[in-house]
Amino acid sequence: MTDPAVTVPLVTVPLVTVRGLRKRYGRALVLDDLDVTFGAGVTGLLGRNGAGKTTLLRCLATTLAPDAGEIRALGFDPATRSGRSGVRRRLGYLPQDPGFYPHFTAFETLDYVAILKEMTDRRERHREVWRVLSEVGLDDRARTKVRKLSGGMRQRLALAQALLREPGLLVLDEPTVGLDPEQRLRLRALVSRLGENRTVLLSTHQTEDVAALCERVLVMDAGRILFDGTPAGLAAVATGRVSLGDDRPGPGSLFWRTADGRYRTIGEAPAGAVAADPTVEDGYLLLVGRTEGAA
Ligand SMILES: Nc1ncnc2c1ncn2[C@@H]1O[C@H](COP(=O)(O)OP(=O)(O)OP(=O)(O)O)[C@@H](O)[C@H]1O
Repeated sequence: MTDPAVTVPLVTVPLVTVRGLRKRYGRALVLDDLDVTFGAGVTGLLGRNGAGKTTLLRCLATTLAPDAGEIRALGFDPATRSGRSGVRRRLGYLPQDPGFYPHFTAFETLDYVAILKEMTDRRERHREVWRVLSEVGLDDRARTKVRKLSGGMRQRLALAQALLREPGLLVLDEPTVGLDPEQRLRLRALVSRLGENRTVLLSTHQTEDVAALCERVLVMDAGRILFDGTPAGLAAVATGRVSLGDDRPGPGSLFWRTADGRYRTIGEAPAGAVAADPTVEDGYLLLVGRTEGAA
């Protein structure tokens, strides 16, 4: 049988297509007729708490069934049993709460997931477990029990399990949470390399990670997509609306005192302030309307 994940040309064809995706929890509409496609590359999902990012990622990772709409991922339809299996075989998923067994070692944890991912050849499987341990810099903790790992190490273990079997689709829910600066940098390098020839979707609250890593960024709000473009395009939303000044701005605008003692304001510039270069974070804050009364 032909494997769609292998035969689809990576750059030109959307690898993941979402049409009219809708999800409710009780009365709350969490995904509101979402339409989006993803090709190869790294896409970042930004949005305030409760915007629907995890819900969208869970639908793509086949752990949650939408109420309406269609998904095609790597040529498979997760609404069908065989389609779900097809996606799961090619998916690397880092959920927000991976729920590891505390008494397993790091190695045993990955070996267990690799067995679930149908790696039946023991020698090949162990080689793959060592490979992903090394990718996330945990080789020296292979024999440490999960309960004895630090929070950041557990997060790296969670990432390692998502990397098993070189998935064609990587879905990472807040992958940089708890990582120290060195590990965050390492994750950026790893994820950007993976994104060269596969689809990587990651949700985050770290706008610097989006600016550094993602070629595309989606901003979600109340189950809809508010923005779809490049990080530079998102920063450009704030062009002319970020300023630096010596005087403390009045109430009602978002500002903070910078290291050099000046005031950086997002929104209407106070008198005497000069324009500053906007960042992805500025654009995001303006877009989701979080620039008033916060200071
Ligand atoms: N299992 C559930 N049952 C009921 N409501 C839920 C459930 N899971 C999520 N929700 C609600 O759905 C909405 C979207 O949640 P979701 O986790 O997708 O947001 P998010 O954008 O990932 O937020 P965060 O940045 O906090 O992780 C929230 O209002 C949340 O309370």
